[in-house]
Amino acid sequence: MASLSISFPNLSLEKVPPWLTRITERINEKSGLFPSSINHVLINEYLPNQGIMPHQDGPAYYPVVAILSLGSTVVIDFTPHPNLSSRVGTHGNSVDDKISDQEAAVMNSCERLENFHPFSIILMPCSLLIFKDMVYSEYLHGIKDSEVQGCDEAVNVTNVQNHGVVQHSSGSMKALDSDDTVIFRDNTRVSLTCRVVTKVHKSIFKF
Ligand SMILES: O=C(O)CCC(=O)C(=O)O
Ligand SMILES: [Fe+2]
Repeated sequence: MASLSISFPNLSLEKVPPWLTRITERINEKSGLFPSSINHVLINEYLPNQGIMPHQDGPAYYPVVAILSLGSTVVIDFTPHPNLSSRVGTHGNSVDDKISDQEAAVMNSCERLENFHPFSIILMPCSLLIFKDMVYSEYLHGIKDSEVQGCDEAVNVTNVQNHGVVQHSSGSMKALDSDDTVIFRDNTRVSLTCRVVTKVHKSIFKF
């Protein structure tokens, strides 16, 4: 859980401040992935042993998220949504040999879903992560509450090796093998999570 969270706009109806709009406009222009201006920014501060539970950002937002990472390096984990995995492997149980169109559609989607694997990404200081579509709708994302995070499976582990952020664990750490590749979170991390709220209610309070 983050030690500090600030949301723009917030309940005091403070809009995204100009210094932040400069950042979000740049992200919007350079990525070309958002349907309109970024109108929601969440700033989270994490101490080295703090993370965020695996979750989905939900239907309130357009399914594209840009996370700007500042401060300590961190590993973010993506895991297929449990509902998705429970649908995998359900085919083949039918008593009836004949397969209805509906069952065939489910089987096809199951086979497709077997291709969904967990993965992790190392977020370097000043890096920008953008995820969207299937990763937004079919995966959970989270960060472990741990100062030392294993990153052997991170998709970009070889890219970041030259930057000196990954090390081998000494073996004295719980839940890690002696040869695991790890990052040490030695500092506070601040993230700016930028999204588009699709339905903006002009008036939150009705009198
Ligand atoms: O701080 C992060 O990197 C992730 C934040 C996040 O997932 C969220 O606020 O929904
Ligand atoms: Fe999130």
